[in-house]
Amino acid sequence: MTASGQYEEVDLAVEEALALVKEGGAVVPDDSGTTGSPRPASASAPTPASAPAPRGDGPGGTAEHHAATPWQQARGVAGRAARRPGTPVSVPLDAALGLVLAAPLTALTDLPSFDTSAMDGWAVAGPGPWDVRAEGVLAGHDAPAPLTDGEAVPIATGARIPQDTSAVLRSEHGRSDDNGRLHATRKVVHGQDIRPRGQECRSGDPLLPLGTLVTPAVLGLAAAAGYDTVSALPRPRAEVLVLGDELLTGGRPHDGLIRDALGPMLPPWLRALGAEVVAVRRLGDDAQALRKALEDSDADLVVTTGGTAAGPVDHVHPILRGLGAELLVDGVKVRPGHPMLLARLKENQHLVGLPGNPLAAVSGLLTLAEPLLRTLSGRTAPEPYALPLQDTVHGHPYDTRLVPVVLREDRAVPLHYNGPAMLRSVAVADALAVVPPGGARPGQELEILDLPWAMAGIEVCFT
Ligand SMILES: Nc1nc2c(c(=O)[nH]1)N[C@H]1C(S)=C(S)[C@@H](COP(=O)(O)OP(=O)(O)OC[C@H]3O[C@@H](n4cnc5c(N)ncnc54)[C@H](O)[C@@H]3O)O[C@H]1N2
Ligand code: MOO
Repeated sequence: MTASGQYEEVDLAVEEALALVKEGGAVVPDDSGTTGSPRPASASAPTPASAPAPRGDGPGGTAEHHAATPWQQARGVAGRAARRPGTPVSVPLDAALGLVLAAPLTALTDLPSFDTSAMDGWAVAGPGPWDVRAEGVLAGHDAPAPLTDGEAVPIATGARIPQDTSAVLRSEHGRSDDNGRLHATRKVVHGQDIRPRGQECRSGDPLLPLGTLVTPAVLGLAAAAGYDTVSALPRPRAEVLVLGDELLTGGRPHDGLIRDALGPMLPPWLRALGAEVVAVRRLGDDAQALRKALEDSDADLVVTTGGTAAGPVDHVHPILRGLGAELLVDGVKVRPGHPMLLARLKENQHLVGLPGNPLAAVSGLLTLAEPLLRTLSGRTAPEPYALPLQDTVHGHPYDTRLVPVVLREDRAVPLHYNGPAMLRSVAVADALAVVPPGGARPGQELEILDLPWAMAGIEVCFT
């Protein structure tokens, strides 16, 4: 980093501190996504919002200035980075959850596919009282013999309606006299409690359009409509490369070593975002191992964690440069997570570099990986929505902040312990609130990003 770069970094810290003081908020280290405690206001002049952030080039690199991308713009770039989803494939229903339909779902049968009883009771023909047939009709059996006027037959919910039935009498609405004849205790309306064939759809009716996300309910509808497989877009393949010599995969932190929080967190989240996670590899801080892993990977998306900044073992930038990768986003004006990056490794292969701080990684996941995977998996963007904020949230002077919130009675309640290295808040959050530069006051409407764990980690077992 150059001397001038260092001065700009100092200015930014002053501006951040001043912004917090102006709002009457205390500067709490690691709880604001900013860089620390306030310095005297006389230390320097304000840095304009458009000033480029400095970045060293890593070990042995030359210093350069680069402009971080505004948060909304970064999401847009990520959404457009991948050119198209994969080629549609035929997928068995038990593997289709979370995929997107590549063809409309058209009914392969009438639903119901025969006239069926909606209730347990009797199928009756004509006005009562009725003589009752000895043998009843159960679901799953072939067509029963037709009824004649004045006749009834015991019937179960879901059983086929005998021909010439005029209504179904519920079991609680009929009584037998001493001669075994059936009487209705309620008025019987013609056709009552009969579900006619084709009531829900006729064979060939369109049920769901192309592009529908396969939810559990879609699986149920597809099965009911006669499907064993559906045509769907394949999951983009993602590989996770966890960087850092300091990471442990078990036990408690000790001797300067810490637990890897991202290895367990990212795969289910990526899956919830539509990806198939093909590998999670821990590479330490070995630059050559990173280079080889990137050269060898055939994943659609490589996600790295850590090593995005300019520390002595932050290898991501130099290795990307060495590989001739195209940096599409190099830093984002968002806190936490501002060193996040997006690169094109090959024509159809992208890399999202998530910062190592765990909440910063979540920020990068939702800012860059989510829009990229959305395009690759053919999903449509959720309708944006906003909610009023419950309490004041201090802002960064120039950057967007993403703050974990819980949603309570149509308000977003910001959570504490939201520093870049902390997961306590996001672990109980429903969503992230998008806080504009300068912060937000109670009642102010903020865009809300739902956290994508509706389907996280669901492994469907069919036995
Ligand atoms: N001189 C500057 N230093 C830093 C800046 C800056 O602007 N100038 N930005 C800071 C910010 S903000 C972030 S975020 C981090 C990003 O750093 P890296 O992406 O290079 O990540 P690391 O240095 O490897 O790690 C940062 C931090 O996170 C811990 N970590 C890493 N991986 C994991 C993991 N899998 N599970 C749990 N914790 C992890 C790591 O031990 C570090 O404490 O850079 C700042 N520095
Ligand atoms: O603000 Mo960093 O991106 O600590 O997380």
